[in-house]
Amino acid sequence: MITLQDVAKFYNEGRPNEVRALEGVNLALARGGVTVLKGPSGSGKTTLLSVIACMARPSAGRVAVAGEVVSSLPERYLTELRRTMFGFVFQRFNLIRGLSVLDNVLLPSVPLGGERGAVAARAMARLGALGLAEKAQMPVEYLSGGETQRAAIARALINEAPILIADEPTANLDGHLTGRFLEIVAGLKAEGKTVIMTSHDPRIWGAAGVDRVVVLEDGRVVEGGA
Ligand SMILES: Nc1ncnc2c1ncn2[C@@H]1O[C@H](COP(=O)(O)OP(=O)(O)OP(=O)(O)O)[C@@H](O)[C@H]1O
Repeated sequence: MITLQDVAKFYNEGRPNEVRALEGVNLALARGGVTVLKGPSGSGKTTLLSVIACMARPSAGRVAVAGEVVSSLPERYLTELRRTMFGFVFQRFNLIRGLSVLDNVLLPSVPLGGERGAVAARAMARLGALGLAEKAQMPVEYLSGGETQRAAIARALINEAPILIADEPTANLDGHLTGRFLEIVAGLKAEGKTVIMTSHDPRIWGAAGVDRVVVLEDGRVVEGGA
């Protein structure tokens, strides 16, 4: 469902401070799989995740999502594609303080419109499945770390995007909550979602539900490539 052909990403291209963050990356990620991007700090994991999720344009090469070549699409199409195809869970979760859990979950659905009652019902169903139904009206700043993460996952899923993107999703979680996160990922996989995440966490690399570990070094895929 996602293919990368000879993808490169350079920052500050042609300047003395040029960084070759990705080079010669070939990958084909199947629909419904759980993939982890692993590698030393600075190896290009976040950059690769951004290119896959159409948040960063490759400097060279071709990226296709669900059969559509996205690497050359104009920005206005990419914005739409990001909203409909991808849900994002960031390391710091990026929830908006002062807003309730439910309002945070609903935020990404606003630009897509849709009947508000139906969207709210979907949000509540997802919060319920993640054990957060009773916290729906609570301001997010009162949530615990694990609850915050689950709220971020509910928000990432509100538009029913088929692909969940997560950057170091367990970096701020203890062992128990990491286990809980892996159960949630297994549930998403059973729903047919594709999950792509970066992780430094050995508990994630070896987890039962993880189908593939792609190892990066100096911007190149050295293991688990196409
Ligand atoms: N916006 C940017 N401008 C210039 N260089 C950048 C930018 N973003 C990333 N880089 C550089 O690109 C390289 C790859 O960075 P990236 O964040 O993708 O690595 P990473 O493997 O995710 O690292 P970490 O595990 O530390 O998060 C690094 O050398 C980094 O300094």
